[in-house]
Amino acid sequence: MSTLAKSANIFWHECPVGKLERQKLLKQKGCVVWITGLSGAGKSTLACSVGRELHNRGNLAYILDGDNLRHGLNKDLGFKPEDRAENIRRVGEVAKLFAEAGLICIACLISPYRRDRDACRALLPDESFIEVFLNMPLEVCEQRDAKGLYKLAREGKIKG
Ligand SMILES: Nc1ncnc2c1ncn2[C@@H]1O[C@H](COP(=O)(O)OS(=O)(=O)O)[C@@H](OP(=O)(O)O)[C@H]1O
Ligand SMILES: Nc1ncnc2c1ncn2[C@@H]1O[C@H](COP(=O)(O)OP(=O)(O)O)[C@@H](O)[C@H]1O
Repeated sequence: MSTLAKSANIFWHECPVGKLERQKLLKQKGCVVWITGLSGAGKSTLACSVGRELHNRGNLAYILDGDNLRHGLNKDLGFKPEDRAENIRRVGEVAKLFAEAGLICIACLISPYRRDRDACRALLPDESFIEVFLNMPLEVCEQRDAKGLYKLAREGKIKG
């Protein structure tokens, strides 16, 4: 899928309330915490724990979970490398919007390719993108196999 811009004659419209004012209102700085790791590594679990803790502390956070987004925004995408790249590109753009809105955005996606994650990081100031690699061994993830995906993959029933 091409990510080249196809629109011409478009202009940026600056709005009167900016990021700094929103940060002041919310008493926090918007940022993106990007959790990457294998299926079953514990990304969603970690995102939910951190999200709950932030909420309890009075911080506004929102989770962008790869699994959930594939029910809507990304329902047209599969798991070929180019589909994963587009999936991650879209989520990176949404995460950037959330961060600019002043939220602590926790994105949890497999996001296996460094270049795709780097492209998301490049959308934000350096200190506003925090990447967390949930380094769980494949054997542990496969043993958990909470969704039965590893079994299906071993049987050749799913690809990618
Ligand atoms: N190859 C393949 N076939 C079928 N299903 C798969 C496949 N790969 C991933 N999944 C499931 O999709 C969930 C979301 O994946 P992601 O969007 O995070 O993947 S990616 O970032 O685009 O690589 C992912 O969620 P998690 O298990 O929470 O990681 C899986 O449930
Ligand atoms: N720290 C942990 N220790 C043991 N099991 C865990 C841990 N974190 C998650 N799990 C379990 O592993 C499975 C996969 O977790 P999940 O958060 O859905 O992973 P992912 O989002 O990376 O696919 C779930 O059954 C979950 O309860």
